[in-house]
Amino acid sequence: MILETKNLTIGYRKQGLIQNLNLHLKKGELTCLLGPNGIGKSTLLHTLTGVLPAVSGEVCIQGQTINTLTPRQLATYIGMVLSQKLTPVNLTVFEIVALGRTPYTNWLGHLTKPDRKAIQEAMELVKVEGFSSKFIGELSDGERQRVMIAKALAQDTPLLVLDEPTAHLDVNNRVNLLTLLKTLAKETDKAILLSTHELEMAIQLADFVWLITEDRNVIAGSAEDLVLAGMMEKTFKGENVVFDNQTGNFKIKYGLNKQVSLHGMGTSAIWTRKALEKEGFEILDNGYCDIQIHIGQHSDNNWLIKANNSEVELNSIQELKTELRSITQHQN
Ligand SMILES: Nc1ncnc2c1ncn2[C@@H]1O[C@H](COP(=O)(O)OP(=O)(O)OP(=O)(O)O)[C@@H](O)[C@H]1O
Repeated sequence: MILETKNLTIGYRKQGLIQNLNLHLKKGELTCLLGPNGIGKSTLLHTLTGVLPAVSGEVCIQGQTINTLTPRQLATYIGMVLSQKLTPVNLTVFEIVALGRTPYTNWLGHLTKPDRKAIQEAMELVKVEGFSSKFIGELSDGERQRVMIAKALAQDTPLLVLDEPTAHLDVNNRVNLLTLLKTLAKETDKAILLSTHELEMAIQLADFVWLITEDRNVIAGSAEDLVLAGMMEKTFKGENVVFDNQTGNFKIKYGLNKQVSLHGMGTSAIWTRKALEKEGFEILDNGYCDIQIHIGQHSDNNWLIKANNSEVELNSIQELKTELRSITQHQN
């Protein structure tokens, strides 16, 4: 066990925000902390890393209570990557990553051979060694985020904590970063804890999940168990969006006020269904409605509408939508 909390209550100015937490993190595992905006994710991460004092209870890292450790000692246990872009722009990638060695260097910051080796290895692990002499201000958000992770890796700690590391990244970089962190947890045997709003990706990648629910409880378990228990659906229920327990994706709630029946299978049927729901149609899979849509009569990109005793053949979803609008206008 790398980290353990004992009856931990977190909050501000002695006011409990989340009470009595008994959580743990294991080595080699990527744990994702999930929860709606403003629920207490950053507060929890800051308390676990000693940035914020606990209201009550304890945080133990490898059996040591964190408030018995000096900041320098604590820095040998926990590496933290914060979400804010506070990095000074006039330092090079190497200099930033070297800051990770601060807990081990003397007061002059002299880098020994093992320090240089740790810096090089950390840069290689996240693939930033190619631009080690570039200024941090010259990098993209994705590259800068990898450098900050290299700095935390150079710190050589059993625990790595990251607050929303995927914020500001495009979908490719988000997936790459989360995959990298999962691989790092396995390869370096660290415990990695990160907060994220990337629910769908977290479900696919996390070894373990901590979910802060709306009533401010933390439920810990495997992502799949939390989905099956309906906790994701309940926690992330919005006025216009719903978490789909079957697919693990969010679905926009459309006002469905008309009906069609859909006949056909395959990818065309899936995307036809999405387009129809967006148009406000409830889709009946079985049985026949006044408006019927048959897919792939002559090819995959072919739709046949049967309505009002007539048939119209169409060659794209756009054409299908236009035809349906005209039919339903006449019906109203
Ligand atoms: N320094 C502070 N003093 C007092 N209350 C605070 C402070 N920082 C945050 N809070 C409050 O604590 C609650 C939890 O905030 P926190 O930032 O931990 O949420 P979060 O889950 O990380 O949110 P988000 O997903 O929006 O980043 C919020 O109600 C917030 O207003």
